[in-house]
Amino acid sequence: MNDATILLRARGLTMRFGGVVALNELDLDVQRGEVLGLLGPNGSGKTTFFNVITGLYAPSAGQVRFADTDLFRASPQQVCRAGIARTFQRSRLCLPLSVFDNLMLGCHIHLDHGLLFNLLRRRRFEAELTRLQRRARELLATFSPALADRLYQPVGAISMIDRRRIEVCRALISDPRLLLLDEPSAGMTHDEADELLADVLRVRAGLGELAIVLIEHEMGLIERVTDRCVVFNYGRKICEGSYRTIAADPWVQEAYLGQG
Ligand SMILES: Nc1ncnc2c1ncn2[C@@H]1O[C@H](COP(=O)(O)OP(=O)(O)OP(=O)(O)O)[C@@H](O)[C@H]1O
Repeated sequence: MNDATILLRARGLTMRFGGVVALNELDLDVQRGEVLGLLGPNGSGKTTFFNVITGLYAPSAGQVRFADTDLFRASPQQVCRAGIARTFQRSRLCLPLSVFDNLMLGCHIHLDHGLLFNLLRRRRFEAELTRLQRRARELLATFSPALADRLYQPVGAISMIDRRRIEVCRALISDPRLLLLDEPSAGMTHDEADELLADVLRVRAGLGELAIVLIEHEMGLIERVTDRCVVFNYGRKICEGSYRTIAADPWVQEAYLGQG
């Protein structure tokens, strides 16, 4: 892989929880602008990889480089500032808050919260608020125009599928260069999952070089949307390549495709 095209580079990444080695000297690259599928059985370390990259867990050893920034043991704030955003397997929305407030949580790190700014620079504050409201509506409308009309309703009143869309929008509103999606289709029908991923790819087309790492168990979805795949087992990478390459792997055939 050409060094200039690599956005995220993990080397020897290891995460131990007591005696459990969740990531075991993992080497993994994400290229600029690619959609990378991350597969592996339950407990193979996929979510731990996301948690380590986004600063929720401090890795035991290894290196993590994102573009020109060293992100080894970086804080979640540093990771977000560097341009990485994510969604979670279980919904992390704040249900009593409005859709708009939840989206703002996704970019609060880029906002000026200074009391003086907010009190004294009213014009700039209002201009910034208007810009963010427009951006929030725009993003939501890409997924569902009806959802964009519910910008000021509490998330608790919104359907589960729309909550998933809001979570993806909350990650996208910070204009990341890398988006980590942890099983975005969980709890959805095949058609809903297809639609959600198609919407994500449509938004991505307007965002230049956004790379996506997608944890997903549904092989059809992986085949349709990924450029490349990596398969984990016991915290190690056991194969990688195009969907066709990994689908030809005997282990993947047995574990995922019911063959072998
Ligand atoms: N906070 C934690 N404390 C202790 N062990 C953990 C913690 N987080 C993950 N693990 C362990 O690390 C291993 C990898 O878990 P992880 O959640 O990353 O797997 P996964 O591939 O994402 O699985 P799934 O598909 O079920 O989400 C598992 O053995 C899990 O029990």
